Amino acid sequence: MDQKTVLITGCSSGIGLSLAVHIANDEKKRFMVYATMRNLSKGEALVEAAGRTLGKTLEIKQMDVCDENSIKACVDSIPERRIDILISNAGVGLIGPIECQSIEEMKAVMDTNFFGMVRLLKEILPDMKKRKSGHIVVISSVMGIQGILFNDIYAASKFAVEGFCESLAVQALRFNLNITLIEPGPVVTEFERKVFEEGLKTDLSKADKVTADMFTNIYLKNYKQIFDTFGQTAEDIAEHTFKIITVESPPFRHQTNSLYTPMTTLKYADPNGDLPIDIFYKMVFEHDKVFNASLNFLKLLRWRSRKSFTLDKPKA
Ligand SMILES: NC(=O)C1=CN([C@@H]2O[C@H](COP(=O)(O)OP(=O)(O)OC[C@H]3O[C@@H](n4cnc5c(N)ncnc54)[C@H](OP(=O)(O)O)[C@@H]3O)[C@@H](O)[C@H]2O)C=CC1
Ligand SMILES: CC1=C(/C=C/C(C)=C/C=C/C(C)=C/C=O)C(C)(C)CCC1
Repeated sequence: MDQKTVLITGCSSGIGLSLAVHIANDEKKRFMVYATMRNLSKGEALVEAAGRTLGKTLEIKQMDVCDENSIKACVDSIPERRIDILISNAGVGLIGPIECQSIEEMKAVMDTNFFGMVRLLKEILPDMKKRKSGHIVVISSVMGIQGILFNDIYAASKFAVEGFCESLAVQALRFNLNITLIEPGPVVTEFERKVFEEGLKTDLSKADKVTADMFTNIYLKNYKQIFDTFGQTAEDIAEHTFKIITVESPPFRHQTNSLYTPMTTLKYADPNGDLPIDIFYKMVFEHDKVFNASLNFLKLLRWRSRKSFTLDKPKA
């Protein structure tokens, strides 16, 4: 059986690192993983986690998704440029009031999260079309379908990713290609730490008092608890994604966090779009005192989405 090649971006930490190691450890050795990162000097954690798979089913390569030349050089270095499964994972977060963020900072988020994926596809899609085979997996977010307070730019970048992929999916089908958007809720990784630390450092002098107070005393104050309550591990996301790449008919969208599903379901329950906004408003402002209680309630709820797609049917 031929090994499938998997290229993953952003493997220096978090979801990318876990994904690379999880796939490279496949018992049946079905995959050759090219785990890429923009800065190879950050490769130590991956080298350690990769263990004996390094040089066998896992190889580390340089790739900066904001640099077309680095993408091309990396793809050219892969035998026959053959990538069967592309996992676009590299991404950055940004929280805070937009009054306190520069356009440059915002552009950097779009450049990594959205244009990073577009650059990657421009390089890889034509080969996949020629071969009439391939699976494009994009680590999106629940924020690719639903905006969250003080995540305006980050959510916009993930909405852009989703709009792009939804548009491309029909064309892809004509070439027998699959596209899947993985939509995690909060995941405890470097992302969480970096975003929180940057958030704490935000210069709020350009924001009015109400906004500054809302960001500091509601958003940042509850941030850690939200990750503690809902947070998945990078390994959880790797397990979900592994199932997605080994299933016979992969879905277009896949949410990984059943605790978060009640929130995203609100979006589809009201075509006017007011329901999630009203409920989020009430959760944040009117029920501040019961905010913790509602988080705990959601944790207990263990909602199971009734999806027709099941992950229990791996490829033969
Ligand atoms: N953590 C969370 O709560 C959630 C995360 N996601 C998404 O998951 C993905 C992975 O994030 P996560 O693992 O949590 O966070 P991490 O911060 O742990 O990992 C992000 C990775 O992206 C890399 N990266 C950033 N910019 C570039 C670039 N220009 N070129 C190549 N690599 C780059 C980072 O490299 P470096 O070390 O050099 O900075 C790092 O390897 C992101 O797309 C994120 O939006 C989705 C839902 C929830
Ligand atoms: C649950 C919830 C909130 C916060 C959600 C957060 C913070 C989600 C983070 C998701 C991440 C980090 C995704 C990454 O892509 C609010 C709006 C405070 C109140 C309403 C309920």
